[in-house]
Amino acid sequence: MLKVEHLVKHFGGLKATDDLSLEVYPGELHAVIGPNGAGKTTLIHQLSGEYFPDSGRIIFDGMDITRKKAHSRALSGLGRSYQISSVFMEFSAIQNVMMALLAHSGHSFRFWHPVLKERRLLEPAMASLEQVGLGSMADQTVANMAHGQRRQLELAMVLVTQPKLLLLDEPMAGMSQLESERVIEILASLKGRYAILLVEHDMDAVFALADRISVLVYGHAIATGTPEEIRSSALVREAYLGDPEDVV
Ligand SMILES: Nc1ncnc2c1ncn2[C@@H]1O[C@H](COP(=O)(O)OP(=O)(O)OP(=O)(O)O)[C@@H](O)[C@H]1O
Repeated sequence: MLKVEHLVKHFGGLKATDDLSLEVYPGELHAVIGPNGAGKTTLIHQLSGEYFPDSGRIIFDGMDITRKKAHSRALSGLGRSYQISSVFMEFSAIQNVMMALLAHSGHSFRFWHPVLKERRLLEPAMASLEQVGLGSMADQTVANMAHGQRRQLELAMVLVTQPKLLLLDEPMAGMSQLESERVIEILASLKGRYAILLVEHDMDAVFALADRISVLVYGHAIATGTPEEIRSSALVREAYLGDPEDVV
């Protein structure tokens, strides 16, 4: 579903992505881990089209998207959730999901008809909210929702666009233990139905969910393997030394 080949990205003299290659298979949950500053977010930015790499290629679903703009990548099925909250606080949960779908699908709706009553928007929006466990919160104003619920909502806003690949950048950031457990359950329920590339610091989540894990160090993937392979890799342990909190 996704093939990253020899990606390189510099910021001035710093090589944030250094000859990085990895693949995400259809239906696979592939986690990317690594110490702070390893280049995980820079990778996500290049995959979603916010940054262009200096060299290398990104192949998505058989297409070379290396030079494609972010919007065109989203239209071809690359769905991204953001670390920074991107919801409209004064609207309800379902209105936010409907707007995400409206933005994705263009303007094929009759302008004199109240757009947020369109069944073509309402039904898929409700289905996406249910997928992330927010069915009962559909009419709740986002301002009144907890942080964890807003992050679940962001996920629904990506799912409603029916992506082929989900790019998730720290979906558990800032969550309580209980909220993280809820998101782990949701991601487990999505597993297999979507290809997912997950960047996450929560190692319990990563090891519980991932089919395969790539370990990034200084912008380079030093190892890719199953959770068991990564757990027992001497190379990975060595890379994490000096940051014992993160030893897997
Ligand atoms: N826009 C930028 N301009 C200059 N340097 C940048 C920029 N974005 C990232 N960097 C640098 O590139 C390196 C990789 O950063 P990046 O944020 O991708 O790492 P990360 O693995 O996501 O880190 P974290 O786990 O802390 O989120 C870091 O040294 C960072 O300071």
